[in-house]
Amino acid sequence: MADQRVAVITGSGRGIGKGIAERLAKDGYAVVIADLDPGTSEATAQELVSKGFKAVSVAGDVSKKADHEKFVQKAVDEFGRLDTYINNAGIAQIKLLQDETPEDIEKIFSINVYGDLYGIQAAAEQFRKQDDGERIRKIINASSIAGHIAFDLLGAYSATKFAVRGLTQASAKELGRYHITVNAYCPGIVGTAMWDLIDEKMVELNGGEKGQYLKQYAQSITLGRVETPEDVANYVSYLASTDSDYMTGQAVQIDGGIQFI
Ligand SMILES: NC(=O)c1ccc[n+]([C@@H]2O[C@H](COP(=O)([O-])OP(=O)(O)OC[C@H]3O[C@@H](n4cnc5c(N)ncnc54)[C@H](O)[C@@H]3O)[C@@H](O)[C@H]2O)c1
Repeated sequence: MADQRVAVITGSGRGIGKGIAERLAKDGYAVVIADLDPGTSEATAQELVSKGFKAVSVAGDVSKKADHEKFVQKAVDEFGRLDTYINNAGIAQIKLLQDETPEDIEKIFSINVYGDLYGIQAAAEQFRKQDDGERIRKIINASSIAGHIAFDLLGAYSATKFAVRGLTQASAKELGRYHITVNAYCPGIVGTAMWDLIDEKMVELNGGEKGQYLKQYAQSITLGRVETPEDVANYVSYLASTDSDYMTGQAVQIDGGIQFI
């Protein structure tokens, strides 16, 4: 069995996914930077390689089952195996539920929910092909604090993140016998392009000025500052390490103390 651990991280061209890729590379993982945007995924992979880490990029759309198979194949072709698959890619929509169109709903569920299911399927198939004995292999999904308590104006998004917790629990139960764990991380308010978009759309809907809503929501953070991708990555590093081998089916909030459940 190879000592080199290998991870695929979807949506890792920027934001939280990039933070996770950087951290796992520092932890000794070879990383596959998988993203819809070939420009950012290649730039992130190049940045990591220039720092002496093992990284490659692959472009694809998580809403397509075949693209997850491509991401897994890239890991196997480049690094020989797969240890950890991180379904990080996701999108937000800022709308009243009343205004959601069938196209909106189809799009957000295709990426945030079907995308995670296809990732679970592709990873589990590869894990079951590998002769890894009792070595624990890991699937890690991005849920959210909105996957525990729904947010207004983020109703469809919240529903997808609740669904991610459901997929995490059910797949953990089904895959445990194959020495595969499935857990989720639930970030709070992270200062990425996603929150820039949320803030911008809230200004359009409710009025006010740029940055106002991020500031307003940030007031609910006990630790008094907006979360960074590194804060999330510190926890995902644990989930991707052998230290979490006895944990499965969980969806922990890493949010600086916004919700206490
Ligand atoms: N930012 C937050 O406050 C926050 C909070 C809780 C949960 N999350 C979750 O964390 C994850 C990452 O969020 P982020 O803030 O880094 O977002 P982001 O928008 O900054 O980055 C998302 C990345 O995913 C990629 N992507 C989008 N659609 C894709 C698709 N169909 N196929 C492949 N890649 C695709 C984008 O190109 C981008 O690189 C998401 O699942 C999000 O829901 C974010």
